[in-house]
Amino acid sequence: MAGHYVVRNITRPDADVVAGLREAGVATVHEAMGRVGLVSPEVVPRQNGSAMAGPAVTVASHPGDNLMIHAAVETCREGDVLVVTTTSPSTDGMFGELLATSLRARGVVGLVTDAGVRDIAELRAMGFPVWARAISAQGTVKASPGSVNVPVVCGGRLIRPGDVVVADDDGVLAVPAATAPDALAKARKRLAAEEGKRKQFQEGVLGMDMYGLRELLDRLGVEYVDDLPEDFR
Ligand SMILES: O=C([O-])CC(=O)C(=O)O
Ligand SMILES: [Mg+2]
Repeated sequence: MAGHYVVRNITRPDADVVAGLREAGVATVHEAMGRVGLVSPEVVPRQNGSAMAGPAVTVASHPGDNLMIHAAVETCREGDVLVVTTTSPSTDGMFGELLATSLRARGVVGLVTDAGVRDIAELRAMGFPVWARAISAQGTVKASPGSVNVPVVCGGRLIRPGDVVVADDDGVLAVPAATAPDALAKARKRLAAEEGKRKQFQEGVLGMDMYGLRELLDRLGVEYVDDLPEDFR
């Protein structure tokens, strides 16, 4: 990349699609997309019971420096998710309750970061959800240039500005903006199918029968025996 940029405008996907993806949840949408799109599970929810989805406003920050997070706040709108990455690995606590307060004032629904957060008790108390690689009190400076609203890699996953970031207790998922409506349609189909399966499981039907897994085990050469064979003793 040639230099550093603050890109003011991003294209945001339809709000109903975003809300639908949040309701469907990370695991279901991830499955519906063909088991892709997850941010590394090293980027951990730092609270319980929060679920969010929103268009990504992205930050590529110098490690140990939160200047570009402040620059990003100005580009955020109601319903956005801030995605913060560093240009080399860092666990410094570059985000805390003050920045959360500033983001909340602009209607941002949460933070996903490849780096560290601090003031975690205050963040939990104010109900601002964060998914972060680390909790660290390590302070940072405001000194180095970086970029806002450029494609970034967070937890090993490419996230473009305006992609839908879905996050809950299971982790973080990035849904490319162009495929978000299709992902939602598939997720809803999946939820309906799971409803039927749940009913059957409640009635005691075995997955072995529901999914035809006896035949599969047979094909795979798995043998049913009454006692542990000699070679395992
Ligand atoms: O200000 C900082 O450097 C990060 C922080 O603790 C906050 O946002 O409250
Ligand atoms: Mg603080």
